[in-house]
This record gives sequence, C-alpha cells and structure tokens, in this order.
Amino acid sequence: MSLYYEAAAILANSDNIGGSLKSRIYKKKDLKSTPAQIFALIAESSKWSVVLKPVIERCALLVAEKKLTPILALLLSHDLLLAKNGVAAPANHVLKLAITRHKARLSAEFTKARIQHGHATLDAFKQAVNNGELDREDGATQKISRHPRWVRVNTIKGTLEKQLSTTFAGFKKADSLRDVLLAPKRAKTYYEDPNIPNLLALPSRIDLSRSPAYTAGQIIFQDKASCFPAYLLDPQPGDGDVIDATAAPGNKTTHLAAIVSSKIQPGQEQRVIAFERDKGRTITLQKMVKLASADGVVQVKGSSDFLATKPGSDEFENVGAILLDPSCSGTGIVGRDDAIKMHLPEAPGGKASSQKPDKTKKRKRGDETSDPSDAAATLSLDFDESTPEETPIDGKLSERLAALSTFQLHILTHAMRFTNAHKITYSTCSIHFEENEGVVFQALASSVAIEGGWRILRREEQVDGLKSWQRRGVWEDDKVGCELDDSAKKEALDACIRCEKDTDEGTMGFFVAGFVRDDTIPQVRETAVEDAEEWNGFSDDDGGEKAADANGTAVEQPRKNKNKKRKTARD
Ligand SMILES: C[S@@+](CC[C@H](N)C(=O)[O-])C[C@H]1O[C@@H](n2cnc3c(N)ncnc32)[C@H](O)[C@@H]1O
Repeated sequence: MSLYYEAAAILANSDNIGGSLKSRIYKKKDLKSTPAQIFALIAESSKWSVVLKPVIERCALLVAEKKLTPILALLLSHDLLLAKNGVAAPANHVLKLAITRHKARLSAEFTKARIQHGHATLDAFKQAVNNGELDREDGATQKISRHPRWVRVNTIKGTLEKQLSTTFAGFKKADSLRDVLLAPKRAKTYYEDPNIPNLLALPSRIDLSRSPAYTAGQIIFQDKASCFPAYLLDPQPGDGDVIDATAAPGNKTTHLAAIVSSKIQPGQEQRVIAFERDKGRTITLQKMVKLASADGVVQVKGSSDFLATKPGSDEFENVGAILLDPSCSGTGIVGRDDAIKMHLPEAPGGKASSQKPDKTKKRKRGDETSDPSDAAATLSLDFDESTPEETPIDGKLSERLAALSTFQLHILTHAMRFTNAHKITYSTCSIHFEENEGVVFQALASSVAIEGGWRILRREEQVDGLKSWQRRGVWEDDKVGCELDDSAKKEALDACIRCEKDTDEGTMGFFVAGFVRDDTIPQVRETAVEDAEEWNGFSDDDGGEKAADANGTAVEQPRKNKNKKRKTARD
C-alpha cells in the first residue's frame, strides 16, 4: 500500500521540484499508485481540508497516533469519511488501523461540522464543497474574485456550441462577467465574452485541467487580454502567410491557427510560421501546437531567432502579417487565483512543526513525511498545468525597462522590414508606457516605418470587438521624444489598446497595437545598423543608455545624439 505515503511525499516535495502539482505527480518515477489516483486523492482532500482540519484537531488524532503526520492524517480522514470505498488499504495495514481506531469520534465531529455549516444532508454538504462555497470561509478569499478562469474554445477541434453542450453541460449561462466574478469560485456558471469570439469566463477555481476537452486540446486556458493580438491581426486568406515571431508557449500561435483555419477555403494554403528562440520553450510550443491539432497550419521554427531572419528572402516572400509578442517585464501578469489551499491540522503542542513521525520505526520507501513542508499549516497547491506566457525579469525596473524597450523596438522594426508584410500587431503583458506606447511612437517615427509606409491601425479600422474596447493608450510626458503633432498623437493613442489588471473586466495588464501599410514597399533596407543609430533611447540623462541584446539582457552602449537628423535610405 503506497497511495497515502506516495501522495504525502509528493505534497511534502522534499526535493523542491518546481512545476504544477500535476506535473510533479506525472514526473515522479517508480510510483506504485496511478498518477490519476494520487491526483484525485490530493484534489479531493484539499477541497475538504477546511472542514477536516478542525475535525482532526478536535479528535486529537495527531496526539494519539504518532505515526501520522498532518498530511497523512488529512488524506486518511478524507478517505475514511468521504471516499466511496473508504481507506484504500488492507484491513491490517498500519495506517488503516491508525485511522479506523478513531472512526466513531471522527464521524461524530464530521457530522457536527456539517450541521454547523448549515447542511441537513451529506449530499448538500458535498454540493456546497464542490461549488467552492466553503472557500469563502478561507480568510484569503473573502474578497470578490477579480480574475476569472478564461477558456478559449479551440475551433480547430470543434465548435463553441459543441463545448457548451458537452464540457459545459449543466453550467448556467451568466448575464454578465460580474455574475461570474461574484459566484462561488467553483460554481458551474459561464459568461460568453462579448469582445472575443469563442471565449468563456468561468469562476476562478473551476478545475477543468482533468476534463477530456482540456486534455484533448479542445479548450485552451488563455487570458482574455492574451486573445487580443491574434484577433486584432485578423488574418484573412488573402493575407498570405502569418508569422508569430516570438511564439512559445503558443497560446497566440494556436489562436492564429484557429482563425486562419476558420477562414481558409478548400484549395487555398496559408501557413502560420512560429519562431521561438528558447530551446526548452520550443518543446512546449511544439506540444501545444500538436495538442491543438494546429500542426496542419503551423510550421514551428524552433530554437530560431526571429531577429536572425532575412526579411527580404524568398522564404518569407509570402508573409503578409506578423504577430509580435516579445519578451517584456511581465508586470501585467496576474497572480492566479486557482492555487488551492490545503489546510493541515496542527500537530500536538500547538505548533505544526513540532510534529514528527515516529522515527523509532523503520520507514518505508516513499515515506518522506518528516520534511518541514509536511508540517506547514497550509499548503498552497498549484494544480494548473499551463506554462506562463511570460517570465517576469528581475533587476532594477528603470534599467529593465530601458533594456527591454530597446529590444522591443528593434524586433518591431525588424518585423516592419518584411517585404510583403502589411499588418503587424505588437503586444506586451507589461503595464509600462516605455514598453508600450513608447515603443509604438518610436517605431512610427523610425525611418523603417516612414520609408516602408507603416502607420498605426486606427481604432475605426479595428475588428468590432476591439474597436468597442474602452481602455485605450495613455501618454506619459518626457518619456519619449515624439515628433507627431497633437492630432496624430491623439489618433495613435486611441488606436492603442490597454487592459488593466484587478478591474471588473477580469483581464491581466496588457497592451496591443496594430500597424498597417496600404502598399508594400519592397525597397526597405535589411540591415538593422542604420536604424539602431537613430534610436535615441528614453529620456534619461546619464550620458549612456542601456540597450538590450537579443535576450533582452541589458548591455551598455554609447548614447546616440538626440538631435541627430533622421537618416533615410535616400540620404
Ligand atoms: C511573451 S513570450 C510569448 C508568449 C506567446 N506569444 C504566447 O501567447 O503563448 C515571448 C517569447 O519570445 C521568445 N523570444 C524572445 N526573443 C526572441 C527572438 N528574437 N526570436 C524568437 N523568439 C524570441 C521568448 O523565448 C519567449 O518564449
């Protein structure tokens, strides 16, 4: 019997393995129980832990049973009181004996708890726990959830209607996002987003990570704001190939692929070419593309630097649209609200850490429960599998912003050099002007944009769902030398789209802008050298500016002359 020891060892995580709970379970070799059994035991026990913790403490179980640690006590009590088949162990197993000895007392305390919570029957109690109603009693979650669980239906693998009648059968349609945000965090309710097609908002703790639709790639967890770039780019069959320049983990790549696939006619061909520089993230991208069945449309250019491409080469002759979502400070990222808390009973003496398993007895392999994290009062469990779109970069903010914005401008103007490209979206999950409007204004003023005929995609030209989005660009004085007149500046700011975190719109902090040109001009220079010379940096007066190499890492370079006349290809 190893289920309880194995689950306890995974929770204790004494090897400090990173990643979600699920990935930790699946990565663990030589398990005797199935990963699904372990995951289910942990998921169910954590859901009930707010009830079971006081029940176990009132029974003084940990005082009487020295073999049990707080985690083992919780897992065993869960199965004893709630699992259909009780504790999954032979009748004479040491753990089974340790828990069943206390069955009468535990059952009585559990019944008291049910009545105190106001539930007449066990079924009603179970329903309340499954809906997350008891989470409200967990102090940390008193406030209204501001961040729903966003789910994009992957239309390559089926329709929204199909998902609503299968995965979300039994879910109630909400009239507003607010209803979802105010609902218990596991309530079966959804809101159909009015801005982005095929996007649903659900309460934050709805666990769909084990649903057949998620494991089959029919639904994808993707923040609403993160859906803006592909939707704004709005690739059409006549646009030719689409590049996703900085693609991993692939949320926007698969979104692009879904849009392209929905519009393409039989006999037409249109590819999404996805670049990703990082080797490890390339593997994630490839997996995501395959799972979403986007591999018929997407060509992954793994471990490939977009900046090393030759925009005028034959290979990219057919590229008409580019989505650019480069590395950024990640300051718009919202801490997920779906980490689940496992409340552990306190060990004797009132201090959880004083509890140690009986060391006089020989311990079984996998019984790693003396790890201090086993004794923590609460474990925060990240059940989610998804790879973050961005890893926030450490360091002094002003230096990071200067380095990142230089890199972002460089990669954006590189995209503008693609001979036949006529649409670009530029996005970040940053809240900072320097990485957002600042880059847009610098790009518009660059010789590459001016010579290439690039301009901002005006608000009235945007797809309906984004034209109507109210949060637009902001201006910050003295941050960027801008040569646009007031009306052009106003027009550009109105064209920029912002999302703010912690609002009742339920998005992370995000920024996106589109660029278009009506006629492609094939003579755009291909070297980045002259353009880099025009880059004046943001207005800091330290006599030197930080630039970023292709990794977004800051490197010193001499300050360029701010007043230098703009050089053009014709100069
Ligand atoms: C913000 S993330 C992209 C998230 C992705 N668009 C999504 O929605 O899932 C930026 C990615 O760009 C990659 N990257 C940065 N510079 C790059 C370059 N020069 N060429 C290709 N990929 C690059 C990073 O490794 C990172 O995976």
